[in-house]
Amino acid sequence: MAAVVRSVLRRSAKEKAASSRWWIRGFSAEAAPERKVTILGAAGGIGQPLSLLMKLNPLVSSLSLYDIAATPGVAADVGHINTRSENFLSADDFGVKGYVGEEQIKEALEGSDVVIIPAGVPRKPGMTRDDLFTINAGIVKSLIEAVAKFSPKALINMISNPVNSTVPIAAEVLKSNGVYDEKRLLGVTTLDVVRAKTFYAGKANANVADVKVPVVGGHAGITILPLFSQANPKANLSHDVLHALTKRTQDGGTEVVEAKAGKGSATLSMAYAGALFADACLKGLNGVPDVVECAFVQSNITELPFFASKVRLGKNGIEEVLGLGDLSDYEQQGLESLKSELKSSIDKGISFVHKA
Ligand SMILES: NC(=O)c1ccc[n+]([C@@H]2O[C@H](COP(=O)([O-])OP(=O)(O)OC[C@H]3O[C@@H](n4cnc5c(N)ncnc54)[C@H](O)[C@@H]3O)[C@@H](O)[C@H]2O)c1
Ligand SMILES: O=C(O)C[C@H](O)C(=O)O
Repeated sequence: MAAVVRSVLRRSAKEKAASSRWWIRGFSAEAAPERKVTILGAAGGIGQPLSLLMKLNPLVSSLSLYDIAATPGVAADVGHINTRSENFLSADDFGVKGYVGEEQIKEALEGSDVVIIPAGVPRKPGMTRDDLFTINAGIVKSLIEAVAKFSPKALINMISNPVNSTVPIAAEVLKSNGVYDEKRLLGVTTLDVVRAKTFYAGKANANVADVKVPVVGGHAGITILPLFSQANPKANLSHDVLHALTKRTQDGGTEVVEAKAGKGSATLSMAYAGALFADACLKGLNGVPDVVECAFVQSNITELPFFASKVRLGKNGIEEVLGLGDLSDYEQQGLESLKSELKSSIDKGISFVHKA
């Protein structure tokens, strides 16, 4: 058993190094700057595997795990893993510390370079992401108030749904606190990209590790717009196949919610996607060149104030929001159709902060 685990770890490390996506390019972990990553909602379905994956990332020197319950256990568990952060902290916390409840959020957040937020309720079958707004909007608002006070310079990776509204909520709360920097607020849409790559690789008969597919728009239903016309490697797929791939990417979250039958939504694939995205943010902060990922950010590439597209990440967060490139007629139609839904989700987030 141990030999199998070792061989899986060896293989995945090789693959990661080969694709340059995970481990840092250009310098070793020992030479990497100290970086504190904080996870708000760390004891949840996403939070726990995400905590594990961030503990495995050599770019992380200190991992802060915050939730309203259960984080001491998660921190004690993850803290015994002998990866990098042990080198940088005391013999008591091994680089990982759990914080519970509002009275500990200050300490949890102070000095954070990246704050990842998967706090909030997940969907059950029959619900839309917007149905989560009533509960999650308030959770996100209060957590961002704390970020604004205690780690205003951190890069925020927003996972909590509905992302199309929680990112605008976060922006308004940061503005009200006088600390908004649009370069530092990013809605995590990486799972849409992960799905688009996986589904495309199956149809295009391509090695999934080599596939690239941008996904733009937002993170709910038709607002998720995969641009298969820009996929690499190229494949000659029929309109029907491209339509089916688009639908499957848009409905990927619902596919998992239904399969889990009341036990939540995507957690493991989301933890993977969240870890990839946070790794890209850390690489950008550390000055690694040409780190480009899709994310839902403040944008002027369409008439909408927030939009997901490729962004270049750097030492200050978002260095550049990249344009959409050439779209097929089908994608152009998809773009026009998503705008009104995305606009109303954005507006709903903004007005929530000003009404509250
Ligand atoms: N962006 C994406 O692609 C994506 C993908 C999957 C899930 N999600 C969203 O992520 C969120 C979390 O999903 P999950 O499956 O981990 O849910 P979960 O219920 O398993 O975990 C949520 C965690 O948040 C914690 N929490 C609640 N209120 C909190 C607060 N005020 N402060 C700190 N922590 C708090 C809970 O205690 C719990 O541990 C959901 O909103 C879900 O829809 C987003
Ligand atoms: O679908 C959900 O509710 C969770 C998440 O947004 C996903 O895409 O899996």
